Amino acid sequence: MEADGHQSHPRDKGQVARQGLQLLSLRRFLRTLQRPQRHTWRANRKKPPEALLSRPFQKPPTPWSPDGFYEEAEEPGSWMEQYTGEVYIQELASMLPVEVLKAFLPLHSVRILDLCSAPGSKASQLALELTGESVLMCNEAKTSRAQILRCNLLKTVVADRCLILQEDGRHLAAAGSACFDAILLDAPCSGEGNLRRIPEVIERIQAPNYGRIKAENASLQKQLLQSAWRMLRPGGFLVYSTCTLNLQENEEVLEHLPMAEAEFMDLPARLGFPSCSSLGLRLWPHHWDSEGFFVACIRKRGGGGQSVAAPTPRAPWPWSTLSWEEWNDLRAEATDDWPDLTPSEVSRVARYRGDLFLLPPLNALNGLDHLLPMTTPALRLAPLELRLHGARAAAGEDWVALAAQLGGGLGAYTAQMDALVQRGAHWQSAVQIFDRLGEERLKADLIACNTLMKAYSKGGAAGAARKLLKQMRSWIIAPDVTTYAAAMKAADAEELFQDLREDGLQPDVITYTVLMGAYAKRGRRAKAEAALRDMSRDALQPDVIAYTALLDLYAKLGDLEALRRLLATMAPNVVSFTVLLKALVKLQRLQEAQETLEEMQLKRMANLISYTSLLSAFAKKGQHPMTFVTFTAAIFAQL
Ligand SMILES: C[S@@+](CC[C@H](N)C(=O)[O-])C[C@H]1O[C@@H](n2cnc3c(N)ncnc32)[C@H](O)[C@@H]1O
Repeated sequence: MEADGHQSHPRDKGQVARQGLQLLSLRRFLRTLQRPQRHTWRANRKKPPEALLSRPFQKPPTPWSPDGFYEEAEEPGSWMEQYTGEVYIQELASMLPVEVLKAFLPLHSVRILDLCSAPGSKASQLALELTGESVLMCNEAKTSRAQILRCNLLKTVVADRCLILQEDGRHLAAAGSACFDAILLDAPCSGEGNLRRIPEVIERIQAPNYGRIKAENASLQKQLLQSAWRMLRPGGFLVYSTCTLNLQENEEVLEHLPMAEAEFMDLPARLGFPSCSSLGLRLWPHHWDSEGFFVACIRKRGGGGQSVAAPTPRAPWPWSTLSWEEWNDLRAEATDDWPDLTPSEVSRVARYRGDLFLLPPLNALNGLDHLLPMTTPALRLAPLELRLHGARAAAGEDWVALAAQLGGGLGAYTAQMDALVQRGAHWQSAVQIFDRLGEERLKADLIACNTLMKAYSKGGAAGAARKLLKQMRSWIIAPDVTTYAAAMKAADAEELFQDLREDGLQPDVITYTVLMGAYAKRGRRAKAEAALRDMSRDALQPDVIAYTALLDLYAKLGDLEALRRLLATMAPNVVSFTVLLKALVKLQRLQEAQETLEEMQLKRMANLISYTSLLSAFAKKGQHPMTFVTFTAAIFAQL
């Protein structure tokens, strides 16, 4: 790593110490970087994820994440709750800036600017904290990211407090000075703190041009900071944060503030951290098992503690508000999606560029007049947005479709594909969604490809599965065992199993099971038995599905002895017993079949299928009516 990066170099121990990383901690730091990032998520208090909250999630031990949780078992990125707004997937460290602001400024009836806002983790977190007549103005320079931001605000149910700006934050101060009570500047940066999540960061840091990249970042950050400082009212608070650890993009940027005006807040004292001599707080990954992060909070001297509307001359409003009567007329014609508003809320309904919006509380907009014509209110009164903003019980799939339409990005499209696959839709409908990624200039990732592969596997689309594997290589997306497991179900399992090994991947239970299933289907007994042995050689414990593939094969071959032998070596379940039962019925060994059923009954494993398969066999043979009655009674008991 570079000497002026966040890691130690003998040449530059002084700098490391200045950043607060003692050499003794260096080993812990490096060891932590080698561990994958822990998944964390934040619950939405306005829309609590009840199904998830009933599970025993662990709370992070941090003093700044009241709504944060760890998830160890699975990848929360696939949770449907993410698309319904009940959950926001947010890294632990990234939850800190909002808590810092909360510690210094009561978030009641305030005007706040989030200068670099997309995708909206902090904006959605912050907006949930606002009370009274507050507004959050969210700025994002890139249009595509501004759409994702809007979608996130809508589904978090905070859009009615937010205005969206799509401007270069460096020049925004020209339209409004000293008008915000607080400004969040979560600046674009080199992202050194993301090393655990994005291992390629290390390559970037080691590249010869890294010094130049940091200098360019620092220049942009200083300009954004200056613009933010001008827009902050005296007495207001600026929270500066980055997810990088070097000095150049943090302390050295902050040193460009006019020091006579800037009062740096003592974050360690306020948040209960060990004290440090830095202008801000640097979160080292090994301290909280988080990503690396930097945050500082600066008060602009002067002014009282009070929120005061800046005395700017009033520009004409860009929107026209509606009267109660006009609203009622509209409401009468509209669909059920339209909200019931109180008279004070109706005063916030405005017509703007041909659409209707719900504005944030009007008093909060005082003093922001010159910025307002550049903004779009985040909550458009249209069925899509209203459903995304308000409904609690909409079907997950419905949400995902809405999110995708509103620019919810790759994740939303992937979840939409997944929902279709689970519902058993034709694989072509998943392809249609996948193709839209390209149309929207979104780059598919491994999860999106695996989801499409799942669709191919369910539909048995062998050619398409092979083509996708090839395409993934050209897109530089390395297939993993999940990709192969799905592809093997669709196409030639044996050949793809070889490819998997040649790709340097270790087969898992699922890929072995698919392979055994394919052998069993083709009656290739020796190959299927060899695959079972290979599984043990690879220290994998075959599961009941793998065993059942072989049991099926023995049943098909009529080799009852092999079937019984295998059954004795495994922990059979109802499916594996039923394989034996059906084999016995097929061979007309009804006495043994009946004994097997009794054994299943004793083990409480008999089900409707087991009874009916035997019943029909007896019926065909014209057996004793008592047996018939007993079985029929048992069947009804099962129903
Ligand atoms: C670190 S990310 C912000 C993350 C965001 N605060 C969150 O919590 O989700 C920085 C954002 O700043 C945007 N950006 C970059 N240059 C900008 C500029 N000059 N003005 C406004 N936004 C800018 C980037 O597109 C990016 O979305």
